[in-house]
Amino acid sequence: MTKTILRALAGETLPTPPIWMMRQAGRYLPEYKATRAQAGDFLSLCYNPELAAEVTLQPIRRYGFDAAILFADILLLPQALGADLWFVTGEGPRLSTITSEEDFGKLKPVHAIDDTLSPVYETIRILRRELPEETTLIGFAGAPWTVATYMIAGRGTPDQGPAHALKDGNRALFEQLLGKITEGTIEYLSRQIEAGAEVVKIFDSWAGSLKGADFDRYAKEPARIITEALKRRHPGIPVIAFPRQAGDGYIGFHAATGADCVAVDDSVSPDWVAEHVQKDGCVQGNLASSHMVTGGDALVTETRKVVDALSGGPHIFNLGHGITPDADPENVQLMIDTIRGS
Ligand SMILES: Cc1c2[nH]c(c1CCC(=O)O)Cc1[nH]c(c(CCC(=O)O)c1C)Cc1[nH]c(c(CCC(=O)O)c1C)Cc1[nH]c(c(C)c1CCC(=O)O)C2
Repeated sequence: MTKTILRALAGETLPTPPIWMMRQAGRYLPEYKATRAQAGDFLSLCYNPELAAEVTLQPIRRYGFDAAILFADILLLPQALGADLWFVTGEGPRLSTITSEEDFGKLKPVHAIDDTLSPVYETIRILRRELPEETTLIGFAGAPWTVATYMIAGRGTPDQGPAHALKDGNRALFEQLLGKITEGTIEYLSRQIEAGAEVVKIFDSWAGSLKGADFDRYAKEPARIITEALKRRHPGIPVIAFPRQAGDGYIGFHAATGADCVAVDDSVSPDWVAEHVQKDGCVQGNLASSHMVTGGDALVTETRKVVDALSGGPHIFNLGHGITPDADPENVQLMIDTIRGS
């Protein structure tokens, strides 16, 4: 097994951590903006296998990252389940909302998702042909809670208020919705693996707003169910879980879910991660993405801090969250040079 990401996911401590970045294909790159303009809009780009593969490859060509992440979005699954989805420029996603049994009843059955999502599987097949042989292809989906927050509110929300309101006001409906997303996610990720994804990542961007027993039931438990089902169907498939802003909730997340790697955001220090999370397995993270905007000595110092703190165990270098559109592409190169020592 030569691919560095797969070695780290198998628990190997490498002299230099493999590197990739969340949102590495994105608006900070002029070549991304050009291809997106060619596609017309963001969703047309996601559903155009040739162009989606092209933007996935752009950061690999420019930087030689150790992994490519499929270009798609976590909100394609709700769309495939029958939600209306559109993006408002400068504001973000909008969806039809689910707040009643009637709304829920209008969703399509889980097996219908491939009608919408087959172009995504085609993107993966193209990428497996075109990626350099040392580059690992990561597929992904949103975690059920995070996807539910968008399906319930119809948009991104600062505190996930509408989703908490449904959870507390009609727990049966909330759990039915979460169950359906969980089932859909298993099918969606299985298809991605069959098409050629070598690793899958589950993005729980809003896990941090689940507290106490809710965190166990709606962040840990769905991640465990998805991981177990995928590993049963696809023995050995590595899973990365990202319960963003989980804080103390990161402790024990490997064991509770069966994930091979826990990705951490930058609200926790790398020293804390080494002591409390990496002792259980591979970790991924966690340089603050703001350094990709500000650069300079601070970028170099903080990058070294992350590398050094996590050098005693399996580690995949990443940012704590996605790179932002105002990032300077040269700062990304500086980060990589700092890690690889060139
Ligand atoms: C919550 C969430 C979404 N999408 C995603 C998450 C979870 C991770 C996270 O917390 O960031 C995940 C995602 N979105 C995208 C990817 C592709 C792979 C990658 O490069 O990481 C991945 C893994 C492309 C994208 N998804 C989106 C863009 C920007 C679209 C554009 O080109 O205008 C990209 C490159 C749009 C998107 N998609 C979503 C939002 C809230 C937005 C608008 C915010 C924004 O504009 O940055 C939903």
